[in-house]
Order: sequence, then structure tokens, then C-alpha cells
Amino acid sequence: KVAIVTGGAKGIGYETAKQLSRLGMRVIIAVNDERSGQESVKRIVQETGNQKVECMGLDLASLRSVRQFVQRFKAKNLPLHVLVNNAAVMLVPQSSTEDGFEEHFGVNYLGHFLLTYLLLDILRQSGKEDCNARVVTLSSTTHYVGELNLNDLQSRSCYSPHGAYAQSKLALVLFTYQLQQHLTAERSHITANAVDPGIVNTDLYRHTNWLFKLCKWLSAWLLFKTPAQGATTVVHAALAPELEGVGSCYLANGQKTNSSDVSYDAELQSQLWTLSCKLLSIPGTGGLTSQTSESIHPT
Ligand SMILES: NC(=O)c1ccc[n+]([C@@H]2O[C@H](COP(=O)([O-])OP(=O)(O)OC[C@H]3O[C@@H](n4cnc5c(N)ncnc54)[C@H](O)[C@@H]3O)[C@@H](O)[C@H]2O)c1
Repeated sequence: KVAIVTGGAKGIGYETAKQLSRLGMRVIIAVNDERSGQESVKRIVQETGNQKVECMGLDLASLRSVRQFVQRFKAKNLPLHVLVNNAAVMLVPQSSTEDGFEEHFGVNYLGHFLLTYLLLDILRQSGKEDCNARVVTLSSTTHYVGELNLNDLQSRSCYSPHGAYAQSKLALVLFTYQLQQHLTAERSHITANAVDPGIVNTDLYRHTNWLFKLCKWLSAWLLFKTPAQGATTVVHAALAPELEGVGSCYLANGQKTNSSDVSYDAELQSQLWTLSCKLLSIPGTGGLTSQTSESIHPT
């Protein structure tokens, strides 16, 4: 079985890649820093004994890089059973990706949208009726306070790092539900779920202020999960037998739970999907059958 983990060189992504390797999967960690990626691969191989771990360059802040990554992956002629959309930036000062998108929206959301979209044909070929391919996308509790402004997705009128991060994490939940709707409609053997890893002690917090950093330093051992603990729900979403064929879930602490009310808004899911395809200059349904208007909501 083959998995791709974006941002797999450190933090939750690294631990996810390690746990998947330990379970015998062939793992490709997709990294924007190839040197630290190679070091992470070395460590995973040493610790798990699994030689089938490698890293490949991927900068989610560049749509060109996303396309090149997919081309290079396709050239390997490998199947793909698990795609973990893990990489992210948080609270970065206002900046833009290579393609002019606001950094959180571009890296966390649009980069992963395009990556998933371009890998769908391989996921389709790799998923089987009794063993679906899985797309696991990292969101966050922060999405509950996220607001999606369809008229200003790039936060041009008013930029707040917290607002931009929360928006990107809400967008990823909306994306997951809409993707599953397309996949169900076309009867492909792929499922899509979103995961909240909890509050985890990683470098993600490097752009927080000194007071937060001090509090984190004092209380991390008590209040924060370790990256390995944070990765458990991700691995659960990627491999758990009880999630076979199950999509459109929001998973936290290893369990299905409700995401924010707004994330179940079918109209918003569809509008965001259409707008994203426009921004990425890709066809609206991209080989997926046309969408239905039915809302995705947990039963
Ligand atoms: N740490 C937490 O408390 C927490 C809480 C909720 C959700 N999350 C989510 O978990 C995921 C992993 O975060 P983490 O805590 O391990 O953070 P981290 O900062 O340790 O790791 C983030 C990874 O993303 C990669 N990355 C950043 N920009 C990239 C780009 N342009 N292209 C490719 N890769 C890029 C980084 O290199 C790094 O490997 C993120 O999606 C984050 O939003 C984390």
C-alpha cells in the first residue's frame, strides 16, 4: 500500500509518516525543504526498519510545484491508497503565494485542493470496492470560528492572521464534504474525511506572540499532545477498518464528531468548489460527475 503525506518532515506529518511506515506502507513524504525531508526519511527508516520511505519536493505555495510533484509521482507508476493533506502554515504575516493567493488560503487549502484533484485518477485506479483509497485532510478546532468570505477569500479588505488560518481550515472541511459528494456520485472507491488532531506541541505555533509561547512552554506537557499522539487520529482515518467505505466524517480524538454548522451548508460547499476550480483554472467537475444539491450532514 502506498501513502503520500504532505509536510511529512516534521510535526504531526512526520509522526503520521512514521506510523504508516511502521505498519508496512510505502510512504512518500512531500516536503518543501528537501534537506530536512531526507533527514526525516533516514530517521524513519532507522526507527521502523521499513526501507520503502522516500521524500519528494512539493511546495504548496506554488501551483507549478504541485503540478510537477504529481508528474514526478505519476512517473513512478505507483498506486496511491492514502493521501494525507497535512502540511500547513499558521498565523504567518500577510504574504502571498507564488500565484498571488493569500498564504494560508493558498498553501493550506488551494495547494491541497489542486494536489488532490490531480491525484484523483490514481486514487480511483487504486481504490477497490472492499478497500477504498482514502483522502485524509487535516483541519483544526479553529475551523469552528472560521468564516468564509466568498467575496474576499484572499482577505484583501481586512487581514487577520487568525481569521485567515481559520478560514483555510473551514475551507478544508467544506472541500472534504464536497469532494465526498462528487466521489459518491461517480461511485468511485475513494473516501474523503477531515481530521482534527487536537492541540499538539509542534512548530506550527512559531508565529504566535511571546506570551503565548511562554504559556505554551510552561504548560505544553500538560495541555498539549505530543506529535505522535496528534498523529493517531490521522492514522486511524487513513487505515481503520471501521472507516472502510465511510466518508464525509469529521474525526477528532479518534471519533466521529460534528464539524461547525456552516461546514454542512451544501450551497457554500458547492460555491467554494466552483470558485476554487476557477482560481485554479481547472474544469468545474474535473472528471467527477456533476454534483447534486443534497447536503452532507451526519445522520
Ligand atoms: N499543532 C496543532 O496544535 C494543530 C492543531 C490543529 C490542527 N493542526 C494541523 O495539523 C497539521 C500539521 O501541523 P503541525 O502541527 O505538525 O505543524 P508543523 O509546523 O510542525 O508542520 C507543518 C508542515 O507543513 C509544511 N509546510 C509548510 N508550508 C509548506 C509548503 N508551502 N509546502 C509544503 N509543505 C509546507 C512544513 O514544512 C511542515 O512540515 C496542519 O494542517 C495543522 O493545521 C495542528
